Amino acid sequence: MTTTATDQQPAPADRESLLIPVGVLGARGRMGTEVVKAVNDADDLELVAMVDDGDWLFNVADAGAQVVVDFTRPDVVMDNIRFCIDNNIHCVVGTTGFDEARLATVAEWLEPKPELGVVIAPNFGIGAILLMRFAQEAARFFPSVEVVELHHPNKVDAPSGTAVRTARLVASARRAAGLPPVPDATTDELPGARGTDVEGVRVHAVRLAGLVAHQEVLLGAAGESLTLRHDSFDRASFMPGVLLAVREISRRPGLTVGIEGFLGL
Ligand SMILES: NC(=O)C1=CN([C@@H]2O[C@H](COP(=O)(O)OP(=O)(O)OC[C@H]3O[C@@H](n4cnc5c(N)ncnc54)[C@H](O)[C@@H]3O)[C@@H](O)[C@H]2O)C=CC1
Ligand SMILES: O=C(O)C1=N[C@H](C(=O)O)C[C@H](O)C1
Repeated sequence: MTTTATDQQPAPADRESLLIPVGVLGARGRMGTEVVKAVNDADDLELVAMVDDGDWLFNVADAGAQVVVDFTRPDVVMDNIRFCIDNNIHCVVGTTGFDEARLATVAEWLEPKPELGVVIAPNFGIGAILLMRFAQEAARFFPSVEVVELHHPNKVDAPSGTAVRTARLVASARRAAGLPPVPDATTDELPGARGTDVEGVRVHAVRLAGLVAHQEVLLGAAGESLTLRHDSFDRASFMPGVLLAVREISRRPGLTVGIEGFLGL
């Protein structure tokens, strides 16, 4: 007997059991709203809980979420991750504000739960991820480098998580190449004029009405400069990366920083 493609489709009840149940934290925020839409539009995902400030966090566990997506605030995200780990829920975290100490804490929380995955990514935009990679590649060829990030004025953290990560990646590439410190003769400075110093790389933050999320990495050498720029004009740009992480995370136990590995980079 021959089997057709139609015969092989799972029955509706089976199909439902194949859907990944997803909860969204920060569901009424700028990113959360977009994630809710993207999950609702995805055939293989089921939105089971939407939680925002003041809502009962246990809703995500009660609703049977297998994966939680967190786009909240740096001051609440650690509690959310702790809750998810305690309740055996995989986490896809886009919220910023992670330093080495926070990452180490999350890794420690995961130790007794070897089957659970948490991915923390400062940027889910494919172009932004590529920009970080290109900047890392270019860094060793240029004595000078600075990062400029430009965002909407409602952003609470500065510099952006992406800019900090970019600067760290660039700094690490410079160290590996044995480059000396970036040349800079500034001795007389109004506070903040030279931005902030992230591992020896200057990072500048612009907040401007009309912008969404943008970043430039400026690299300079004698007689030339290279400018790498990425623009997110719409928060839809982050959704393919978020959905990829939601689908992948149950196969990636432990702590993952950035989705580069999920993209084969
Ligand atoms: N990784 C990435 O690709 C991206 C990361 N982000 C980051 O995501 C975070 C959120 O950004 P936006 O959506 O623009 O901010 P937003 O302020 O629009 O949204 C945050 C939402 O979280 C809610 N919230 C606050 N405390 C909460 C709690 N305890 N539980 C549940 N919800 C809570 C707020 O009420 C708000 O609705 C920021 O850290 C931002 O930097 C933003 C864009 C892309
Ligand atoms: O707050 C935002 O908007 C964004 N936050 C992330 C960051 O801080 O890097 C990612 C993107 O830049 C948008």
